[in-house]
Amino acid sequence: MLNFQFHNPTRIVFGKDTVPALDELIPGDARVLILYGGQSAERTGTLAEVRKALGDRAHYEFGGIEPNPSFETLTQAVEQVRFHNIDYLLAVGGGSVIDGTKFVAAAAKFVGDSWQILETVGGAVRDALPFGAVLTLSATGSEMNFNAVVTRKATQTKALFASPHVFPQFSILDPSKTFTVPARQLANGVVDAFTHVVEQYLTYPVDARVQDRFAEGLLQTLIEIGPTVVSQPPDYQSRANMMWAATMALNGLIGAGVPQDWATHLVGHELTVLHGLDHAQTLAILLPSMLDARRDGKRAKLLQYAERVWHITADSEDERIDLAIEKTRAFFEDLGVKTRLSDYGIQAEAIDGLVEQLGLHGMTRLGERQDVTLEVSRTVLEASL
Ligand SMILES: NC(=O)c1ccc[n+]([C@@H]2O[C@H](COP(=O)([O-])OP(=O)(O)OC[C@H]3O[C@@H](n4cnc5c(N)ncnc54)[C@H](O)[C@@H]3O)[C@@H](O)[C@H]2O)c1
Repeated sequence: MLNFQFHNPTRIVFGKDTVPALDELIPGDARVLILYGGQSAERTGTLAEVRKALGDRAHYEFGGIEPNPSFETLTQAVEQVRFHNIDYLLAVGGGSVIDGTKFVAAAAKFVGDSWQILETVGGAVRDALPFGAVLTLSATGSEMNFNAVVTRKATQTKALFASPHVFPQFSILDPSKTFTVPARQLANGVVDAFTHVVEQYLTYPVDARVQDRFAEGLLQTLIEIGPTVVSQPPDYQSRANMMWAATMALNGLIGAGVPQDWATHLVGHELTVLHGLDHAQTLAILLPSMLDARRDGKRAKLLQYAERVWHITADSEDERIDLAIEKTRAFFEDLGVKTRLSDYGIQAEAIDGLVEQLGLHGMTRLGERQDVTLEVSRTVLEASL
């Protein structure tokens, strides 16, 4: 096992009808800015519940944080924070709103051009406003981690930052809040959480048995509940398991002391900025080809994945790996998430532009061994057509 430190200060308040707990979680004298996305938080009544729970606290609202939150929109939120002298933020939404709130929390305390937060991958963050979250969609794990992804529309850059200053102080996880999530986003959530686990698990062995078995448990849970999560009518228990699995998939626990990959995510970001695909759609397209193209470096873990997650034990090593990758692709397809670039109208001519963007963004040595060069990314994209 590799050396590690593990620290996660986010309080999780999990279960039905937990929004009123905001009253105990947020200081009584706080000046609160509620941040949310489109109209779903209003339409579903969640915002009304939040307003009620805040009681007499001075509170303001900032709506319109888009999926894949933009630097441009978030900068307007920072202005609101300064204008109203806000000292506490509350994100109500999915990963995009929570990531956006992390940026606003850091940018509000930042001196200078706040894009440096992204340019330094969070290294320049010295302080941030405190914030909490009411999660309405299970997928990213943002509710219990210190990562955020922000898009600068002007330069078509989707960039990540991480800083211990932007852990949420608390997150309210009420699985029934996901009952209104459309099927496409539910399926996206399963694919996103699944891929988060794979990025931390499917690298090379370091004899990290606890992390491996936690990861395998999460993958098996997602395979088991995925079809029920996307079906109607909503089922509370499968949504509860989904919510906790997605949170555990990226809260630092399974990634402590193990090598991590993330090439699928980083190549996927270019697909989102250039072609507008949902984050999880990019993962469903790239993950199977990424595993296939890198089967030699990942061989031992691919065989472990085949055996322990998909129960594949017969035939040659390469046949077992082929079948495990095939089952991964079929799992995504069965959830309704297409796994080929051509399914989204993206053809071979687009690949040069994608590889060029990767180069521009410095994505030239990715993966757990830093051996995913631009040539490897090109091979993966070509195999994903
Ligand atoms: N911070 C991290 O660790 C991390 C990890 C992975 C991905 N991300 C980022 O998170 C973003 C994606 O977040 P996401 O997958 O949670 O989706 P999202 O937050 O973008 O939401 C997707 C859509 O679902 C809608 N929605 C949310 N809750 C709803 C509800 N209860 N009912 C009806 N509609 C609802 C939103 O309005 C939006 O239109 C991407 O930008 C991605 O890059 C962050």
